[in-house]
Amino acid sequence: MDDQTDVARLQGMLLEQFREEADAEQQLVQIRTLMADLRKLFLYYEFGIEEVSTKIEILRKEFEQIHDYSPIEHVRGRLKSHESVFRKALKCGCALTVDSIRGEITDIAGIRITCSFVSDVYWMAEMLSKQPDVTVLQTKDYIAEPKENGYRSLHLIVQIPVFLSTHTEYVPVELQIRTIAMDFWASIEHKLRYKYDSELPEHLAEQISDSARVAAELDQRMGLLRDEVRPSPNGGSDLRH
Ligand SMILES: Nc1nc2c(ncn2[C@@H]2O[C@H](COP(=O)(O)OP(=O)(O)OP(=O)(O)O)[C@@H](O)[C@H]2O)c(=O)[nH]1
Ligand SMILES: Nc1ncnc2c1ncn2[C@@H]1O[C@H](COP(=O)(O)OP(=O)(O)OP(=O)(O)O)[C@@H](O)[C@H]1O
Repeated sequence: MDDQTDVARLQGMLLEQFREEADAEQQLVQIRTLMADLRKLFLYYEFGIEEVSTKIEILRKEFEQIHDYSPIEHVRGRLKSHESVFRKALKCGCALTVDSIRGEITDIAGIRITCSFVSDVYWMAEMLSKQPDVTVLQTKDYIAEPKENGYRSLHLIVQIPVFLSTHTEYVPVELQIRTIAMDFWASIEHKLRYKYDSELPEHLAEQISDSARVAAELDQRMGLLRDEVRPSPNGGSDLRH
């Protein structure tokens, strides 16, 4: 589907939603209200990203202090763009209302955590999941069961409370936790898919799927090396040597 078709469909959806408002002026007011409500909702999601990022930072610093190495290579939080939310709503047939969007699109707030080792990926997921104010709404383990194209990552949708002056908002945040090798692969695959508009030529699809196997093997080998220098039980780590 090209951009123009998308825009036309979006316009159609908005007009359909406000068809009761015969007056074009009134329709415009309704659309402006929807956009203002969405901006407010997005601010709550931004707070959600900040809260979970703080949790991740605390876990990282504490782990570093105990073991003298970081289980996290990098963290990237992102708020989905309005355009991307609308496109997704179009794709899943969800109505363009704040209630439907918040009910059906759970990746508006997202954080990607890149770890060195597969064991660190599961450690991060476990540490975050067991915090009392975190509710895990969904887990998709694409490491245990990779996607057909070879995509691997651990996905969690967690819900956290955001305490505001008048009420508490419960915000879903999509966590994508993966190793450097998984992230490298996903980044290249994403670029290729974008370039070929999701229709990868067969020889490239084969190569990307083969590269996924190599990346998985690299993770396995690195895991074995890590076991050689596993943090000692007294809390010190041999990785600093
Ligand atoms: N590069 C890459 N990223 C992927 C792939 N599959 C999933 N992702 C990422 O993970 C997100 C969520 O994917 P899923 O957990 O499969 O969720 P879904 O609801 O089935 O799929 P979406 O409609 O894409 O959100 C996507 O929006 C991408 O950011 C893949 O094959 N390649
Ligand atoms: N949970 C996440 N955390 C951090 N970055 C993310 C997350 N999900 C996607 N991204 C990145 O954010 C950018 C914008 O992604 P966007 O949300 O528009 O699309 P998408 O998640 O890839 O696809 P879709 O809308 O089909 O789910 C991309 O670079 C994507 O890799």
